[in-house]
Amino acid sequence: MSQAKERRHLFVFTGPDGSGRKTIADMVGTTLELKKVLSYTTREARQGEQEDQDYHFISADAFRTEERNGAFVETVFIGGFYYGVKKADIERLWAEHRFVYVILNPEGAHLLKQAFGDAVIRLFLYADREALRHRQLERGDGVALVEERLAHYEAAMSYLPQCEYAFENVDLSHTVFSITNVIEQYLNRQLLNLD
Ligand SMILES: Nc1nc2c(ncn2[C@@H]2O[C@H](COP(=O)(O)OP(=O)(O)O)[C@@H](O)[C@H]2O)c(=O)[nH]1
Ligand SMILES: Nc1ncnc2c1ncn2[C@@H]1O[C@H](COP(=O)(O)OP(=O)(O)O)[C@@H](O)[C@H]1O
Repeated sequence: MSQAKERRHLFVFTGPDGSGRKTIADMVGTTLELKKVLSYTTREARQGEQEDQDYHFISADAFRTEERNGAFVETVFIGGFYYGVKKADIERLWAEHRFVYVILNPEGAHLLKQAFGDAVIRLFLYADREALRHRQLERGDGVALVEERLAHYEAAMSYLPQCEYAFENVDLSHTVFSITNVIEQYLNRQLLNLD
């Protein structure tokens, strides 16, 4: 049995806030039938968000207990809330699906790369600052929240060179097409290696 036959990948969609990570990850994920690793967060669900579909929404106490127990492979504290990904969730999905994806900020992407090495493929999405401002306001986010996120724009952009792939997300369907093609190459490689 070749080693490649057992190869697993975790595709991490990252980039600055509002760059289209969630929209694109879920479109590509649906097209290619990839399984999504859900984060845990202590923030409230926003309108339209659903438990176990967008995030696992948990209390700060529950989060801290799980963190003490070593359940999270990475955690961040952003805007007064905790976010984290559980190692067991990744491994559970990997037991049945070789290809899974997750949506994270660059800090989280970096920590997952450290934890899982070559299995992690980072797809960095970006657009210029004004486009991100416009899209987040259109999405219905408040001006203060959008400006607070944009304050981290340069820091997030500085992570681009470390990622395996980067895509300027100008035209949504074009970006989805490009990323689908990249991931399909991994899927096809996998199929070829089965022979
Ligand atoms: N490192 C890390 N970042 C996360 C996690 N879950 C979400 N994020 C990122 O945390 C940031 C804040 O998320 P939030 O403001 O709630 O916006 P959202 O993008 O609409 O979910 C976004 O950049 C998310 O992509 C996680 O588990 N770990
Ligand atoms: N290429 C694009 N052109 C215009 N709007 C876009 C494009 N890509 C994404 N959007 C929109 O921008 C907003 C931010 O995208 P989202 O996926 O929520 O970003 P993120 O998860 O990175 O914060 C959403 O309302 C989304 O529909």
